[in-house]
Amino acid sequence: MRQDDDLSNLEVLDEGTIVHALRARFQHDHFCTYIGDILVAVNPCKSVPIFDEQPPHLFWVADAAYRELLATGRNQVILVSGESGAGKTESTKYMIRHLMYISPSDDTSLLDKIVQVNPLLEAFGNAATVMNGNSSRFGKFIELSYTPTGNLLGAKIDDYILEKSRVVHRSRGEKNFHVFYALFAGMSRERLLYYFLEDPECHRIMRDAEPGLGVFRDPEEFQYYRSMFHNLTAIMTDVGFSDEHITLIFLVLAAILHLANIVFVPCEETDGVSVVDEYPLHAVAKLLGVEDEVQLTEALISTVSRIKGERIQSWKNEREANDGRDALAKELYSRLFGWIVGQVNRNLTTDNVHRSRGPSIGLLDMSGFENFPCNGFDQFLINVTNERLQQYFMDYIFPREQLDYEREGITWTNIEYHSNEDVLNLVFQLPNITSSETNNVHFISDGEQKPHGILRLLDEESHFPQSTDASLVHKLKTYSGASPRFRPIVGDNCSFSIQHFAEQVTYDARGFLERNRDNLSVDLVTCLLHSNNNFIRDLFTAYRSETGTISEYVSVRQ
Ligand SMILES: Nc1ncnc2c1ncn2[C@@H]1O[C@H](COP(=O)(O)OP(=O)(O)OP(=O)(O)O)[C@@H](O)[C@H]1O
Repeated sequence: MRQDDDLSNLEVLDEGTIVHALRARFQHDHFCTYIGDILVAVNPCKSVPIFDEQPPHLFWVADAAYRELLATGRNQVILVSGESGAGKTESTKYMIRHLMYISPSDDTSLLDKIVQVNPLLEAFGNAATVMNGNSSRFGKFIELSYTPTGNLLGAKIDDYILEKSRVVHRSRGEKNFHVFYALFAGMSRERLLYYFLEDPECHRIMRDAEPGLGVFRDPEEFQYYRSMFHNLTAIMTDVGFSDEHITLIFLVLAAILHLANIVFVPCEETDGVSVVDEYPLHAVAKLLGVEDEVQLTEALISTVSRIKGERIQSWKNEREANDGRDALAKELYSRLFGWIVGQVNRNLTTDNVHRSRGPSIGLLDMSGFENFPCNGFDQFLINVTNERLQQYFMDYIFPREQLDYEREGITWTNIEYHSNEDVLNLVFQLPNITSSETNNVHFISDGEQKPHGILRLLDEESHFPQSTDASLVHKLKTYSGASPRFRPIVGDNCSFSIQHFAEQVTYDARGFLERNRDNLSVDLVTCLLHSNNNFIRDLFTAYRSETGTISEYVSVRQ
């Protein structure tokens, strides 16, 4: 190994020196570099002969994890972190391949199965963003299970924070999840008509946020999605999805496309709203197996409650009806995604995993830190998650390094590092509320129980029907303004910024309350629970893990 393969050999280890050294190595096609235990992999953005490369190497990380598992019998975790487009998912795939290659297993098809499910999950969980044409819009934790003696038994995937808002809304220059484009590019006209679909341009969630741009940017993009569709259907069959399941998956996607096309206009008669064009409504009812279309319409435009046994119907305004419709579209998509992950896991796991299970190796591929021209609720959640990972990283790495120095009798000076605890306090808990300005701020509880941290404040504000995104920001300013990590934006009462460990990010709070409430109306869910389609009913009654994966059904069928 060369001296510059490991940057911990450098005399000075600051940001400038590290960047300089990495750039110099990159220019000589050395894409991987160690910093002690950590491997820094710079995206080569071109095909490189990865299997010939000498260390430092991604395979070394995988090797080290496996060796440690054998030696200690303890669970190992590889954390893959970096900003969007850095190459996390590709690196994770390389490491999984290598782990499969070096671990003995009775199931020789497991490697094929794991490699095979990637394009399937990517079709439903990835999308083209301004940063990356194939950006993962969900976090993945892939766990490889071993016997106590190191034989590979199976794998399991957990998905985290799927960016379901993308189904109904996205920023300029970004696309919806791949599968919607694949569907239109690859399906025959007859099959599209079976789902009441024709032209992708007719669908709100397919049209580009940039006016004037077509759904497919050019014939090449169309071809890309066309082959994705054929590949996707072949994989679904290979991993054991029945023809009926495949039809049902596309049926849910078609229902989402039609649902998002339902338009509401003010209705003088009720002072609420009514549905303009009934065609998408008919299509949704038919596809989702809702026989009582009147009930579905009422659930979309009104809320029914019972007070002292009396049925009270209140009419939604346009914003509430739009939010309710979109909440259902997002829920359908996230439940479908959870179901697919569950099915994939079934295919990757054998009964042996439960019987002779020993330690495991987990690979966490989380969306990296994001700072776009416009940052919304999703960026906020992703960045907060990255703050947590950063905290873990610092809590783990620095004390460990210092312990190693002590053990080896090396004299060392205390390593000074910037803790991100104050950002985490700002988000999760703000111990001392110093601001005296509490006017116009709503609280559920008074006195001792003041809300703490942005997440708590957000939850509190979400409970008040009169609250707005501006009143949320006002509340944040009042209660978080004392934190040096929080900055209000002068002249914009709907934005705020946070000084994260990576950099300062300005968040546009428009949509925060709606996203946090994620108000899926009980009346709409009731319609689906009465669907004549078992699959739809099961999607809404199945047990979902905390991350959203549907691993087993609790059937409603008698
Ligand atoms: N080792 C590699 N060799 C060649 N190309 C690569 C490699 N790693 C990444 N790339 C290229 O960079 C693109 C982005 O990589 P990848 O999708 O892994 O990034 P990411 O960090 O997972 O991004 P996101 O957080 O947006 O999902 C890939 O689609 C691929 O074109």
